[in-house]
Amino acid sequence: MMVIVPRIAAVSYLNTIPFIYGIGHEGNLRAELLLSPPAVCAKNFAEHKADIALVPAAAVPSLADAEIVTEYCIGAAGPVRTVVLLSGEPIETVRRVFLDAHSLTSVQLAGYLLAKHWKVSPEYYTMEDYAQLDHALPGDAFLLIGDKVFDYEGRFAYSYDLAAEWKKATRLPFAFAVWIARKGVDPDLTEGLQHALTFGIEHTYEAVLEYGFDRKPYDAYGYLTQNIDYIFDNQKHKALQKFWNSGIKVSPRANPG
Ligand SMILES: C=C(O[C@@H]1C=C(C(=O)O)C=C[C@H]1O)C(=O)O
Repeated sequence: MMVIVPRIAAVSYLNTIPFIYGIGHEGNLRAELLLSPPAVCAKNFAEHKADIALVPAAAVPSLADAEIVTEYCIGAAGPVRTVVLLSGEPIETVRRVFLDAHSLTSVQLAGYLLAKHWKVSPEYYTMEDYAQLDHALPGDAFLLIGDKVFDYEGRFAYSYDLAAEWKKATRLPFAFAVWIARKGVDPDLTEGLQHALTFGIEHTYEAVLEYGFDRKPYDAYGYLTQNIDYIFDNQKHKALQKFWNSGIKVSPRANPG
């Protein structure tokens, strides 16, 4: 008998380790995992390399054959710590913003907050090479996401946490990434995923140990349990509706170098 192994795409950041742990340890779900930065997860789903994926929330409206599944997400109800705008000066005086090429959601969230909350209209550029952060000119700011943010904490005079700023602006929590499945996927599979994710979140500490994050200079367990909020509740759904409906679309230019 031929067994079809489902392929699941997920983000390769510290904040997904409870999910990865659950998928690896919860008995029933045998799946092949494709781990990559967020923007590549959306691409893997769009190109049919996976039928289930954890994708940036900003990509969901453009994925026609996708539906949101499971009660989980990568979200935050206060400061998220790993999605920040860094600058040597206050954000109101920024003229160029360099955007982490790994991100889809945070790029649009930065665009939303700069336009609506801070009411500035800087020029936007993509940032593929993080060496750019060492060559800031006056008026420059950088959007950085994921674990690498820990290495830059305290290195810029100004750091704006985008989940905290979104909350200030809207009174709502936020969801950066959500689980989607291609319409028509076997419901046993999405149910199995839901169980695996629950198991993983209940074993966050074991996940930290298994993947060696207890040996990092930062408190990985504190970050996963206090900054990240995995529950995709009504408030986060409402936040995404507002975010999707805002009509703001940042199209960064190539980096001028
Ligand atoms: C909170 C985070 O959210 C990530 C940010 C994303 C984006 O900007 O497109 C996508 C997935 C999330 O995993 C993070 O990883 O730091």
